[in-house]
Amino acid sequence: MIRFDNVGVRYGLGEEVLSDLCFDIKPGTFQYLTGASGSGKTSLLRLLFLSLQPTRGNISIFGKNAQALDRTELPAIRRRIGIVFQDFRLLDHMTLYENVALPLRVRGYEEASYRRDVIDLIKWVGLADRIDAFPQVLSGGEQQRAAVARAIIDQPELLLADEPTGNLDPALARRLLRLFIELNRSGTSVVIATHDLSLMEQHSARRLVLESGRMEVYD
Ligand SMILES: Nc1ncnc2c1ncn2[C@@H]1O[C@H](COP(=O)(O)OP(=O)(O)OP(=O)(O)O)[C@@H](O)[C@H]1O
Repeated sequence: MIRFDNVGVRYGLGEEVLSDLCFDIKPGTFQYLTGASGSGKTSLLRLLFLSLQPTRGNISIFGKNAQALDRTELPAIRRRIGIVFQDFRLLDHMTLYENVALPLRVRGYEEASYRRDVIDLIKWVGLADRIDAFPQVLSGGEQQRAAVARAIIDQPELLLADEPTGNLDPALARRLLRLFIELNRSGTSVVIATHDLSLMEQHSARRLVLESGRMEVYD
């Protein structure tokens, strides 16, 4: 599904922040992306979401060469990927319900066909009483759960999540982890960037570990 061959990234004229990355992500797999702060996890997620171009090497994603993609092809590829950004990126002028439903609306589905699913997922992430609230009045943890719900509502083929449990207490973190595991069981490949050792201990999975810009893979 995704293949990195000798991928390197530098910002501007600086040193490479990622070097010689060679790994793949197979359909239906679950992996953690881990490493110290500044080791390049967010940069790697940006490569996977095609919002950052490598400075060398090749990335193949859903069978296409990422560097050769036409701008017009990007939206269709991104629709196959759900992403939870570290800063959530909810849309301020939309309610929680509207934010979570957005990927389905963009696809042109009728609201009647998804309303129940959106409400059920919002309940599952524990935000039923905030369903009509706007993002500005939500706490960091509530925004994080809303961002997770939006990323998974459309059952993407690939889910990328940047520290998705960073603002949550342990019980909520466990609940979200269960959600990611269920999503994975239904076929989505999951990549969770995290520092959270206790999260990784709860569900053992492949680890992609970044250190000094290089990756070690522990299957
Ligand atoms: N837009 C940018 N311009 C210049 N340097 C950048 C940029 N984004 C990231 N970097 C640098 O690249 C390196 C990797 O950063 P990145 O955010 O990918 O790491 P991270 O592992 O996600 O960190 P954290 O866990 O703290 O979020 C850091 O040295 C950072 O300063």
